[in-house]
Amino acid sequence: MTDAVLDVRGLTRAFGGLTVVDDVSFAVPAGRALGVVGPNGAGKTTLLTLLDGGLTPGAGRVELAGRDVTRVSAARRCRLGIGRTYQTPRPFVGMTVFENVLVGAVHGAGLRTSQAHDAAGDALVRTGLADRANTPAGDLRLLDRKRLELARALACRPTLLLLDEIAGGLTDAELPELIGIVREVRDGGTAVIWIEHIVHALVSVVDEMLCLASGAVIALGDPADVLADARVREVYLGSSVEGL
Ligand SMILES: Nc1ncnc2c1ncn2[C@@H]1O[C@H](COP(=O)(O)OP(=O)(O)OP(=O)(O)O)[C@@H](O)[C@H]1O
Repeated sequence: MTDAVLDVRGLTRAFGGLTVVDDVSFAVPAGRALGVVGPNGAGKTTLLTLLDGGLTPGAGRVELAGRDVTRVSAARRCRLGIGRTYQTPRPFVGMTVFENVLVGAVHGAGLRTSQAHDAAGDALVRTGLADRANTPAGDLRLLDRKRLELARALACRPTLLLLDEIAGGLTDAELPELIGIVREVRDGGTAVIWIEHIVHALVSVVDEMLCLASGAVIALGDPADVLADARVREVYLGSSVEGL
């Protein structure tokens, strides 16, 4: 047991004969952000899904604030403080922004009505969406859809926030706004794990970086050191990763 918000030891998962997450270990303390990089198919999203409880590992252990949650369901992990955004946000397009976030607070975090309203309102303010609260989610432009995805996760009042390519598709002009929100969440004491292909966005926020290749950790530590690592550069050869 450690004082980390998240402590992962030896996490392993195979699909059929293919091991897609292979003996992965790391820890993230409160108020720190870990960036996760790696080529397509490296196992990044699968790793996140092992952390949020959507998948169970074949081996290894996941501890949240010192508690073993390896076999705990996704719904329960959400109530214990794990919030997540998805690569492809699927908001309820016919519902307003506020209603979408409220659903996260009620069904995700299991908050009662008045608490859920407070949490949803707070999440909209933190993500800069308060003035769009009554807009149908289907009318939002991409940056606001990303904000909504973050707000939905924040309404669960997470101690651990998992971000799956939240910056994908944004313009260079839009990125700083999203980065600023993530930085404030981290500075507010939440542990953050952020998978992102736009490496310069990651580097501006994260305290540590982890590179996965074929499911295994090939580098972990200071972001500049990880990006300079010969093995990391080798797995990215020929790919078009922004900022590497
Ligand atoms: N449910 C599944 N069943 C079988 N194979 C799967 C399943 N989910 C993922 N995989 C395989 O596991 C490997 C890792 O996939 P994963 O989506 O975790 O990679 P990734 O690093 O997130 O990739 P990307 O950067 O393209 O999103 C891939 O080979 C993928 O095809």
